[in-house]
Amino acid sequence: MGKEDNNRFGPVHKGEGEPLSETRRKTGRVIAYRIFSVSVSLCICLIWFYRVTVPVETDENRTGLDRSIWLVMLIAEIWFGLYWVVTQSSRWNPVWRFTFSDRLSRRYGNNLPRLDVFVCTADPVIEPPLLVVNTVLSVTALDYPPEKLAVYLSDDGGSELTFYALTEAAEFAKTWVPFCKRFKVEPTSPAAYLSSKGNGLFDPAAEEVVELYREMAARIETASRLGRVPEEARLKYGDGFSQWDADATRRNHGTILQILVDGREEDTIAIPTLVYLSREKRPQHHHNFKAGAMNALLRVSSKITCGKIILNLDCDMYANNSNSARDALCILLDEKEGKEIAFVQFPQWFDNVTRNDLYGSLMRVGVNVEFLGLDGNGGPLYIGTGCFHRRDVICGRKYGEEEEESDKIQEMIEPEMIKDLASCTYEENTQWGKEMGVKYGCPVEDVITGLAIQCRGWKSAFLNPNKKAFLGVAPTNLHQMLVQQRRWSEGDFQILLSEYSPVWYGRGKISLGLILGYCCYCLWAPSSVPVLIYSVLTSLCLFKGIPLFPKVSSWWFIPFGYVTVAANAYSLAEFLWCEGTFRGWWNEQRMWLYRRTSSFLFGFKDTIMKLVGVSESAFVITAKVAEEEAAERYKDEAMEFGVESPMFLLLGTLAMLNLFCMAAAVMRLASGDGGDLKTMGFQFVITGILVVINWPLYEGMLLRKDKGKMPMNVTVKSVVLAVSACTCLAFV
Ligand SMILES: O=c1ccn([C@@H]2O[C@H](COP(=O)(O)OP(=O)(O)O[C@H]3O[C@H](CO)[C@@H](O)[C@H](O)[C@H]3O)[C@@H](O)[C@H]2O)c(=O)[nH]1
Ligand SMILES: [Mn+2]
Repeated sequence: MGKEDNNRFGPVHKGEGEPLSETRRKTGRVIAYRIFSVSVSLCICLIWFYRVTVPVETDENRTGLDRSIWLVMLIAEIWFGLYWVVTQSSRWNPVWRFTFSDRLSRRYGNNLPRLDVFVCTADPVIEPPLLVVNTVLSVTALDYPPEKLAVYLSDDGGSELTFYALTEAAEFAKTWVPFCKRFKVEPTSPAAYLSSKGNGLFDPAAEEVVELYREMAARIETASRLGRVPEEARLKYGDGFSQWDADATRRNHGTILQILVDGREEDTIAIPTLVYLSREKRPQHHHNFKAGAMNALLRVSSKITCGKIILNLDCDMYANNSNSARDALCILLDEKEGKEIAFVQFPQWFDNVTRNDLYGSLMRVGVNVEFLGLDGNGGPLYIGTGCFHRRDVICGRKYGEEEEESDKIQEMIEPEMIKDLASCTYEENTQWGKEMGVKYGCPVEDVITGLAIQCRGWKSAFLNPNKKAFLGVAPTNLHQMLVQQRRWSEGDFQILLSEYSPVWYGRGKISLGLILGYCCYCLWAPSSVPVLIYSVLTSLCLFKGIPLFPKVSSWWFIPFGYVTVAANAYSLAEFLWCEGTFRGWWNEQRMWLYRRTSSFLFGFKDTIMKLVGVSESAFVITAKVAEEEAAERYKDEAMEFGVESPMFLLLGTLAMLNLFCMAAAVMRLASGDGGDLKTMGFQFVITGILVVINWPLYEGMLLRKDKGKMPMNVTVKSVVLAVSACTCLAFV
């Protein structure tokens, strides 16, 4: 390592005035949107006005019950209106960022800052070791000087199988990394590279590498299946394996730290440093889930390679674009704006999503619209994976404070001494998890950490290159999706109520637009209540023959009609711009409803329970593999139920309730009461749409025979509940 190398990274060729990155705005489009947005806002006000003044036409025979129902509708409509205003913040001022990594290469050559990549895994069963090492291998082959790159795998599963897989990967990397560089292989995850090639022909060099990969994959999979590490590996990597005590379990074991490839040993190496870490776990110490793992990694890596830049990846997010690190540096090293940017977030994108994205996993609009808007207001949220941080900022440095000078490799410290940094007790009486590192105590540790960074004066940036930087595994069944969304909605709502609330804590520290931007997500959980009430009331009142909306022939119908049609037409257009399909949009509308009436409602309940001290929040890890038949159904875009869950019971009951109400109203129509259509036309439309959108649920409850159908138990309970609700109501 030469002396200059130890200096802070600085341009090799100075004086080229061209910026490394650029932000652009599209003024015309934004103005058109603002006009549209104002028109919708006006109609929302008209709707409120209608509710408050209660036009005479429907006022004749009102009972006390009718009046209270109208009051509830008014409250819900006020909520929807205000929430709509909040969401406008993310569409008011979008920016697009572009990077010029060729300029970066010209200016800096290989004189780039050290980059430490943190990959987190937590369970060798639902996060199979082969998947994890593919992610690791994909980043080792990033287009980055190997002597400046280090990959750390944090294993909260404390699994010998995962460690074994990593030792195999360390061997294979010696072939894989040079191969990728020589042939400019993309994507650099061997599994993804193989499947992108299909059965196509490779040249002989590729054949050989692929064969090696297949052999390695087979060994790892066999070991995982048998739950046993091969003896040869145990002997060869005795240093590592001997760190597992005989009685070690995943919740109870000492720190295991093994440097498998050590970039400090030689001046130039062909492959990046590779480190395995499983922090100490003891039953009496809370481990703080992923946040705890990240902080242990921050400390341990600071004594090994101490990269100035940190990339955080979940174990399923492989690098799909080997230029991403350089793209991120174009932002962070940009002479003009780079200094104020703390982190660069890439979108969470997935490679296992089917054409019409049945569960709305991609959040197309979130990625292609809302995050650009957040960026325009000060920067996107930190969403936990695919994010490049500055080490000293995530460790607590405020904006404006002196940056630490060193980007040099650490003096050699014995691994035994470093291990202490990952012990359970290390953080006692320190600021870790509070003012330092990733914050503890929140199910979305990433979002609250990003918010705190922005409140210390930093901005962040969102980069979404055409060639997606990282690709992960999206949940492949409804239950997993709902559980994940429940955790997110709970976490975001907790942030709103916490001392770091964007509203109270953020005021004056971040822009109003960004406060509102955070609120869009923080209000997910409470927004479940008005959606639930509104949809249930509309159907039940249709059942009872109580009109809730103006007659279709009345002038007052215009604002209702306009808001409904305009908002949906716009949302469809937005979805299609984001390269979605019509059915994809329809699926997303369904998920919009399901997330609100199950995940968010439970997230709301969980938060309240936690507030009153009844329960603790947990982190339910999302499975990354599906059983074979289920995987087939996922490919066919058939909605997967299969398990008994209170969330399904709720969805099932609501769906049945809608169906019964609709059926009763249609029967009344058929028996000659045509007046209903005039007074309750809009209610017919809303309930009708709810019924149509629930089709996969009815199918799953009543028609399907496969294993993915709704469990009988849930179906029966839902029907009973819905029938009893209707019966009670009929007699009120
Ligand atoms: O105790 C734990 C629990 C989880 N993880 C890791 O955290 C990552 C995310 O977990 P996952 O189950 O995949 O959750 P997702 O909902 O997909 O994750 C998103 O949301 C989380 C917050 O809810 C963030 O932490 C993630 O980065 C973000 O990708 C995975 O790599 C896990 O291995 C740990 O390291 N330790
Ligand atoms: Mn995940």
